[in-house]
Amino acid sequence: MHARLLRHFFFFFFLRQKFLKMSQQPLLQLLHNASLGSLELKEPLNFWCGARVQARSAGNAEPVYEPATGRVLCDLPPCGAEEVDQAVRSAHAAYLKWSRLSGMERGRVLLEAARIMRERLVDIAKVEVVNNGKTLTEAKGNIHMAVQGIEYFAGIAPTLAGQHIQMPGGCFAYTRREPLGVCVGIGAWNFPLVLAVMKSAPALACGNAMVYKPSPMAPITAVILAEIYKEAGVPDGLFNVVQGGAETGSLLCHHPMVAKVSFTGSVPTGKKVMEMAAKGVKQVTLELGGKSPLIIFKDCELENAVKGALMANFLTQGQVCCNGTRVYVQRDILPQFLEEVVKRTKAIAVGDPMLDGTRMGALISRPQLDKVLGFVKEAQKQGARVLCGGEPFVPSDPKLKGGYFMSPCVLDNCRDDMTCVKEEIFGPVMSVMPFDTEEEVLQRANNTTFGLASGVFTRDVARAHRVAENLQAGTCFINNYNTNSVVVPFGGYKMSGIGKENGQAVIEYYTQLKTVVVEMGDVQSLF
Ligand SMILES: NC(=O)c1ccc[n+]([C@@H]2O[C@H](COP(=O)([O-])OP(=O)(O)OC[C@H]3O[C@@H](n4cnc5c(N)ncnc54)[C@H](O)[C@@H]3O)[C@@H](O)[C@H]2O)c1
Ligand SMILES: CCCCC=O
Repeated sequence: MHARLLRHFFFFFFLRQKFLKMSQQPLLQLLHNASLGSLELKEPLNFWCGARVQARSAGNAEPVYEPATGRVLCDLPPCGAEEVDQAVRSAHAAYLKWSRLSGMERGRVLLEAARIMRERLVDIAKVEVVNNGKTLTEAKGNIHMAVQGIEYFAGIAPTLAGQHIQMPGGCFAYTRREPLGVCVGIGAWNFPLVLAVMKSAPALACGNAMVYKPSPMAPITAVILAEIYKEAGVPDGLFNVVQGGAETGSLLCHHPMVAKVSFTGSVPTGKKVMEMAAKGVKQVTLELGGKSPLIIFKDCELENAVKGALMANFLTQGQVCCNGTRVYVQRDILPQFLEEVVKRTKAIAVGDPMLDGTRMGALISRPQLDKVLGFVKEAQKQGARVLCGGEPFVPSDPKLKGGYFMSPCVLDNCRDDMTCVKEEIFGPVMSVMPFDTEEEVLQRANNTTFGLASGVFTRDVARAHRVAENLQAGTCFINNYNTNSVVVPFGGYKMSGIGKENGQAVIEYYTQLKTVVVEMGDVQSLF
């Protein structure tokens, strides 16, 4: 009897050890070699105090879908007030340690994180494909960009410095660039890992801690990032992930220990975030939507302009904030432009995003697909002509039959007052319009409440810079499009946002400047 009990004890002890080991395994190891139609997610996707944490209640859990198959990947319970508080407090404790390190020490840890991420680039990219639906080719590029972002800000960390300012009588002042404290990052679903890195890498480089809330539609890779930071040596709690939607986001924005909110998403949500942050006088960065103009003059290199228009509209199934979706083409070259752009759009290989040859994967969700197809229908009703695409697409592979695919669409006969030209569609739909003069097209291009990006194709150097100067947008691409880089500031004008991400400019948004004034003589008192 005694021996049997012992055997039982050892058996259960062994099982328990095995289970504990499993739950401590890095998420990426569990997802190693992720493939479409098979990935199962049982591990918790929250992360604070240096570990993955199960949400307290499974109530209100929302399904997370695999866009290429329509399969449910997992149910995601949102974090409530208690969990948000735990994550913020864990971030604050880590911030107190991390902010005391020198920039060089912080940079070294970030470089190690970049090294680890590069080593696992393909595996992470596959997870991004499973969760987002974009092609593996693009996802690999995205993860490469994330690696570069961490490297770039690792390099910036030791360079953070203040100023020495001379004052009368040998007195002087100096400024110190200090971190803000606990920063909240709230992300959209179109570039899940890139957005988490674009916010966390500069925040951490500047000595802050971060609580990040990914979009509930693409929640996985942020946790992988958290595990990489931990493995690289950041203190437990420095980078945390809380899952959930609007309610969880709003709890984060209202938390009294949060110093700043960096938000990426739509204009309506951005306004709400700004209002919530205002209540606590918290700083905000808002990276919002756009409806960017791309202006193609008749003196352009036509083949480049066509390729540029495709790059401006069809990456990530058209779900890119800075896309140049209002394509203005000078009337004289409109027929040649349309012929070439339609030929190349029809040739875009839509389908299995994991295959090397695929150039367009699945949209993020069924409602998003329906919304985009609805925009095409509405455009037709308003007089636009569909030159190609704009239809649901069903791949031949039975595994992908439930996926959210559509054929990329080019619309001709568009006018500035049409819905497809005024509103952000966030799908693979290009609206093309003719123009005659530079003055006219600038006026039309700027006639929008958005101001995220813009582009111009011309061989005339003076015109290119004149147009760039006169376009009311945070970025202007000359003779290319969507050539964003981590070393270049990015952010919107007008309702497309406040603040910058990437480049050195972002330092301004994750630090505060303290002025120290030093008297070298006696106090001259008036009293
Ligand atoms: N400018 C940029 O850098 C950039 C980059 C990517 C996407 N975007 C924009 O994002 C939009 C698409 O993303 P989306 O559909 O996820 O946007 P969204 O505004 O619906 O959601 C963005 C994030 O905000 C959260 N959220 C929703 N309601 C909230 C609330 N009340 N309080 C706090 N958080 C809340 C969501 O859960 C999500 O994490 C597009 O408009 C696109 O242009 C902008
Ligand atoms: C990667 C930069 C963000 C692009 C917008 O969707």
